[in-house]
Amino acid sequence: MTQHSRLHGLTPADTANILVEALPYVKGFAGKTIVVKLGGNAIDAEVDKALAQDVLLLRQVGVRCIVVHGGGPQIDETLQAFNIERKFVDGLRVTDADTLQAVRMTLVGKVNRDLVAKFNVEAADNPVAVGVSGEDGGLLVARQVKSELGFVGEVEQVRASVLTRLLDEGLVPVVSTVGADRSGQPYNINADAAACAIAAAVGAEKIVYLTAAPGLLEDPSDPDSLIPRLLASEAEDMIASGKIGDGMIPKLTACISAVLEGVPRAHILDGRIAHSLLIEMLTDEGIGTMIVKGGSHADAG
Ligand SMILES: Nc1ncnc2c1ncn2[C@@H]1O[C@H](COP(=O)(O)OP(=O)(O)O)[C@@H](O)[C@H]1O
Ligand SMILES: CC(=O)N[C@@H](CCC(=O)OP(=O)(O)O)C(=O)O
Repeated sequence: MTQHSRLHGLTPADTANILVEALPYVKGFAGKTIVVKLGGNAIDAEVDKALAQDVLLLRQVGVRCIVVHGGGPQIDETLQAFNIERKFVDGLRVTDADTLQAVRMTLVGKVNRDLVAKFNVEAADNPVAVGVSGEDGGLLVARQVKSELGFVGEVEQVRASVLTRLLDEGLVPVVSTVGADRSGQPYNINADAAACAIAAAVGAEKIVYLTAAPGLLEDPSDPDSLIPRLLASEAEDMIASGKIGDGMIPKLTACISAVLEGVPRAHILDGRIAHSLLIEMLTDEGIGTMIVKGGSHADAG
């Protein structure tokens, strides 16, 4: 049985057990910050609810959680509705002025709102999730990547205090990754890269990418070819080998940057599995793929 199938089909009792079992493990993260990036392909009503429960449990034991979300497929739907052509180069969406408006409308106006609403339903009478766009409080200062991509930005600066002030108040920031340059021009920033920049800027203990794959696969067509642990240098070699396809390139690149910029561990987990965040944190062997900066694989555990 694969790791993936073994974890499917959790009953409410399983969920309760996971939450209880997780407590002693996650207490070790009290006072520390973790960044969780939810990919657009992993967004789904049932797993969003489980993610909200996980994040709220972590918050309750003092873990400072920042959620960063994507929304690639959701942007595609908006573009289709407006008859705007969709084009990607190296995993990045070519973003003209009309596409930029569709991106902003979808990420900030829809995906972010829906997630905040779901988190706050789970939080019941203590609704702690707060939506933040990269434009709010000047959180993500962006600059153009290259003119051929149009309004695609990279992060020039993260104003981390926008997030740390919210965390200090016990709130859970839910970030959409539209930033702006100093003239106020908005930019579409890849959510994997933005999450990495945020994790480095806030000094996160961990960054966790929740996506629609079991983790990093040696062979993208074989779900049993999961690579459990990887050094940043090995991840660089994998990208250079050309084995990594589509959306996984920005994700793996972001994991490498995060660990090189001081985040101790980066994880790629299956966001389609309910509670994968807590399951990773409560098992010694972990699930998905963990990327660390260096040393030996034995150190990486
Ligand atoms: N080596 C690989 N291992 C795992 N997934 C891969 C690999 N190469 C390509 N992929 C594809 O990349 C996808 C993740 O990219 P994407 O869908 O853009 O993620 P997200 O929406 O989470 O940002 C996976 O679902 C998978 O189809
Ligand atoms: C520049 C760029 O490509 N931006 C992404 C932003 C959303 C994103 O990254 O969403 P996922 O995490 O679901 O892939 C886009 O337009 O699709």
